[in-house]
Amino acid sequence: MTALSVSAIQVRDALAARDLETPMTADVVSREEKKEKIEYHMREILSLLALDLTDDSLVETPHRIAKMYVDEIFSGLDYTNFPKITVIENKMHCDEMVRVKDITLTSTCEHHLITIDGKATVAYIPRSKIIGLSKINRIVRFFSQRPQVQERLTQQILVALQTLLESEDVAVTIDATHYCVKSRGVMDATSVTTTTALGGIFKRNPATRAEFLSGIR
Ligand SMILES: Nc1nc2c(ncn2[C@@H]2O[C@H](COP(=O)(O)OP(=O)(O)OP(=O)(O)O)[C@@H](O)[C@H]2O)c(=O)[nH]1
Ligand SMILES: [Zn+2]
Repeated sequence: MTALSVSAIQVRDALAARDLETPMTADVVSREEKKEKIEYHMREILSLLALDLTDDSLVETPHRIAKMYVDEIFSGLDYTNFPKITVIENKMHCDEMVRVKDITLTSTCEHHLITIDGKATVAYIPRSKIIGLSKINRIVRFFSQRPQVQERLTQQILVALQTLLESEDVAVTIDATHYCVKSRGVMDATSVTTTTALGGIFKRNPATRAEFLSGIR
């Protein structure tokens, strides 16, 4: 087992304290064992759908799906994959908003296990700490790589950044298309869902909130 980083532990504990952690049971199965078992069960599922798994195009599909779940689209369930975070002292005394717009966001709906495709915008007001810009994208990506509901994803990104920056002054908004709405069920191809999570001054001050949301949509 790889040891968790200090950042990963801080973020995990902060989410648990706010009841924002993804519902999970104790993770006792190794990565390799997970892949083997998922591959076995995917073979069962695809066989029940009467797919011929001896066909050369399908033969590797159970193995591909197992690898994709554990190493890619659900890798954010494992805090050993939490990104390395670089936070520096705000020696330049920057006190105006830092906003990263249009962060690519691809997640998976936890109700149907199909794609959520969207964009996130994240901002914070630097206080004592400044975070490496790419780390914001990496945090969005980490929590996106879980089965999700958009509301929880938005809150998890907010609390992770608040914890790492040691400041409440963080804001997150996500616009996303849910393929469970688009490609099945109600089959709505045009609706987009917006969720927003605001902390500290973004919640208290309408002008700060307006500056954050300006020009995003
Ligand atoms: N609040 C929220 N709901 C979501 C999200 N992703 C999917 N859902 C909804 O979860 C609900 C699950 O409803 P159910 O009635 O149990 O499932 P269903 O029979 O497949 O529903 P339909 O999608 O309406 O066909 C649906 O309304 C989905 O649109 C999300 O991120 N947030
Ligand atoms: Zn869904």
